Amino acid sequence: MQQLHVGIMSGTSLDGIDIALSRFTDAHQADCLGALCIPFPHDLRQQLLDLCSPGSDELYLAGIAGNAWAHLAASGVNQLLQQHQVSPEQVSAIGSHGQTVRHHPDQGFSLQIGNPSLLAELTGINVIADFRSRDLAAGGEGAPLVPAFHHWLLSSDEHTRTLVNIGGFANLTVLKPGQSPSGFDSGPGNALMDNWALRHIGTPYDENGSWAQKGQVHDALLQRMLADPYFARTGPKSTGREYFHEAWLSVHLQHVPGVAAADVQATLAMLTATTIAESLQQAAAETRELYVCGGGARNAHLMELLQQQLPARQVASTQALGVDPDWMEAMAFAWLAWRFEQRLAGNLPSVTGAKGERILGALYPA
Ligand SMILES: Nc1ncnc2c1ncn2[C@@H]1O[C@H](COP(=O)(O)OP(=O)(O)OP(=O)(O)O)[C@@H](O)[C@H]1O
Ligand SMILES: CC(=O)N[C@H]1[C@@H]2OC[C@@H](O2)[C@@H](O)[C@@H]1O[C@H](C)C(=O)O
Repeated sequence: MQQLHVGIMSGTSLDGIDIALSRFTDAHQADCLGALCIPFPHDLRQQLLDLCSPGSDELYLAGIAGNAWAHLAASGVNQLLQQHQVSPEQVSAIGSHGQTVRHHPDQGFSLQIGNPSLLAELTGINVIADFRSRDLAAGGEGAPLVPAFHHWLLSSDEHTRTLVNIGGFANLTVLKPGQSPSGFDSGPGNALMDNWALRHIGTPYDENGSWAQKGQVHDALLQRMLADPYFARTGPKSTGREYFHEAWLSVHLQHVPGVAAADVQATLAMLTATTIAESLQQAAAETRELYVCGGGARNAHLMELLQQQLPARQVASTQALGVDPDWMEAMAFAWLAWRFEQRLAGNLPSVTGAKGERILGALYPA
């Protein structure tokens, strides 16, 4: 019988739930046999978004939203398995990230909701969940976790390879031959741009960055934002909506009044590109290639800005390495489930800053 793993990731963009049916081999191979994204219904997206910042009756709402998330994720898993004529018995485990609603590494916790017990009940498959807590308990950031999968799958003996995932936030992985990998969140990816686009042009994101492309980068605004101390910190570091949110942008805009909405969008796109490029220069000046995954790889304007900021490097999608940029993160959580089953570490202390390697996750048997 094939030992398959399903990975589920719903990231900080809150666009939907990514699900990947994957197979791993001891020869460091990973195949994605099928994948799909189930978009969040409007009301659930709003509930999850509300839970990302302080509000009233949060515990009750988190219970309700966590169950709704598990129902949606289970329907996606069942649909994916049917599409590929795979029975639940052929799937060894689901690695479910859940939905981050709070990330406070400074306080030693990161909270993902998504009722793993209900997911196990609805799919009839073992679920491994709560991947970040053990790394945090060992003094780590609990994020980013995907660099460990990048390291396992994509390390090269010959040259430095760098990857960036551009989701709601952006995280970098640096793989140097013979050295411990490094990786950290460089800062906002699409989250601030998405908020601004929804508010001003009424779309959930700026398709291909075409609105940003029409605007002019406002240098004073850009420099103000770049002066945020988060960007000067070196890794390990991780961030999220708790820090880079609409109010963060509003404070900067108050100091630079009268910037046209399209110019703000252009400046936010430049902020994402610049902070990724500067992080790369600082962590891996020698690298020739940057591979991009996550939804940001579909933003042609952002990709162009990245290439402009890194003229001596080749900027390409992770497709060039044989991994579909849309499914990298979901595959990483399938891989983390596989690691858990083998009682192998899922974290990289050189990335998260944890005291040591740890087995990540907890099992919710079918
Ligand atoms: N055609 C496109 N043009 C521009 N942006 C796009 C396009 N397609 C997707 N995106 C961006 O990608 C985002 C979704 O990316 P992704 O699914 O990688 O994020 P995520 O997994 O939720 O986030 P994270 O990795 O931070 O947890 C969308 O919110 C949007 O900003
Ligand atoms: C706390 C949390 O959910 N963080 C996400 C987020 O989205 C991108 C970046 O910020 C990364 O740190 C992380 O996700 C990926 C899957 C990770 O852990 O590697």
